[in-house]
Amino acid sequence: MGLSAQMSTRNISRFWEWGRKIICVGRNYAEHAKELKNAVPTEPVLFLKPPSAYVREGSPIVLPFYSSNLHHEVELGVVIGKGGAAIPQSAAMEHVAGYALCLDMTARDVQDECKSKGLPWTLAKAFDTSCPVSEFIPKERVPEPGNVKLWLKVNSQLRQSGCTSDMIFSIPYLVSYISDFITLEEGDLILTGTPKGVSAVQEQDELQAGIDGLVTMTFTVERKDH
Ligand SMILES: O=C([O-])CC(=O)C(=O)O
Ligand SMILES: [Mg+2]
Repeated sequence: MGLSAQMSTRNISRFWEWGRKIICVGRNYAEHAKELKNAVPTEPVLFLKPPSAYVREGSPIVLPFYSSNLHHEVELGVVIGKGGAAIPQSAAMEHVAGYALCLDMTARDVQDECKSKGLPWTLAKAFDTSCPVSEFIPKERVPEPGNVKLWLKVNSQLRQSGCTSDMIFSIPYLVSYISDFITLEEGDLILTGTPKGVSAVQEQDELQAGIDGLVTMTFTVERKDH
């Protein structure tokens, strides 16, 4: 492949192909923290998914063979367009290229066990297909990212409906906070946490999620022989 062809494939609108970090924020909506009986945090809770977690429409979400309680969590994803460390809140939005609708698929039974043993959440959160993503949404199309409505249906039944105005920590705050510990790079994705209404999905379920006026996406859940 020639250099120009290589460069043309490295387009931020296909950020999931870049192999960059997925940094997830947990418990960023008070009602969701409460539904799982967690304290409402005073500082962001962070964890990571690897880029192998990405899955795109047309491919299924695969049930982890070691879990019998896979949950959906619909979240707004923030795509980093300009890297940086120790980014002040006042400059944070200059580092954002756009957004994506994301699911933070979670093996809740595995997470509960990890929590009770004080172990990391990796197998609960970072398995293959644990991060379904929509198309890229350029930031110009989202004038108020702090006031965006997200929803998720399972087999046409509404399970989650929330608004980013209910986030405890705002997008500029999160970009700045994360960049104090982890250098942000172009193509990184920040998952900003889920509103209330998380629940279990089964084999053959159809998950449909959307951001009002911007994007919808559909995924099916499948089990693979292990
Ligand atoms: O597993 C959890 O509940 C933490 C999390 O990802 C979220 O709040 O979005
Ligand atoms: Mg989450």
